[in-house]
Amino acid sequence: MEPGFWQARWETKQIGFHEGKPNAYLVKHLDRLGLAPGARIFLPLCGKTRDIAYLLGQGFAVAGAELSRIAVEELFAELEVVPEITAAGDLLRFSAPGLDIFQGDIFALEAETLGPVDAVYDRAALIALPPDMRPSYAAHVTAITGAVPQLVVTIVYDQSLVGGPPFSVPAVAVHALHDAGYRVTHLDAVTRPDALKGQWEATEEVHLLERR
Ligand SMILES: C[S@@+](CC[C@H](N)C(=O)[O-])C[C@H]1O[C@@H](n2cnc3c(N)ncnc32)[C@H](O)[C@@H]1O
Repeated sequence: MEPGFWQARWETKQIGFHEGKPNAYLVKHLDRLGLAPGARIFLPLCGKTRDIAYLLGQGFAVAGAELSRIAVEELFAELEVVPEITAAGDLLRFSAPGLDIFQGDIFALEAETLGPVDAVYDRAALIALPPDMRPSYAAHVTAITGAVPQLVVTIVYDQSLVGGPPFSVPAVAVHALHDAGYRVTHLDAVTRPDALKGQWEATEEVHLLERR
């Protein structure tokens, strides 16, 4: 999607993707990442997800990348934390103890700026992107994180019924993106009649990616 699409979503508060509570699959499967206490987890396309508060509460450090300054400012406001804001390459870094959010285009975020991370948690990030953007997104996230383990939450539905985002990303597409670099393990699949925008049947799937 064009950046303007997402900026408009945040400006007009069309953020139906925002859950307002920790994601159930993150809570259920976080331990599969095998992280040590204090590990640093990267959330690409993080929005203002409450998963960040959850991970901080579990004793992890968090890094995120988010295009919208509105989202980042709302994230910190809801955390009741005042960030320090500094330049970080072509992006801005909003920081607080244990937390760095890089505001800007994730494709402009470099590994040196991000710093070391121990895992990636992708919820509503890969599925936010149309098919033609996914290979470069997947390669970029792998490149800037050093192919650490990833927990990836996707949604699968009949794309002919309705357009994205979120886009349907079946397991075969996850394999096509990642088989060369990762062993892909399917952790979960839950089908609900209203899982897509409260109106359409869809299956939420969870994949664990571990470096080959
Ligand atoms: C579907 S939302 C998901 C947000 C979050 N992961 C969640 O679970 O609530 C996708 C987010 O990606 C952000 N985004 C889209 N393109 C981006 C880009 N190129 N760089 C950084 N963030 C981007 C949007 O502003 C939006 O907040």
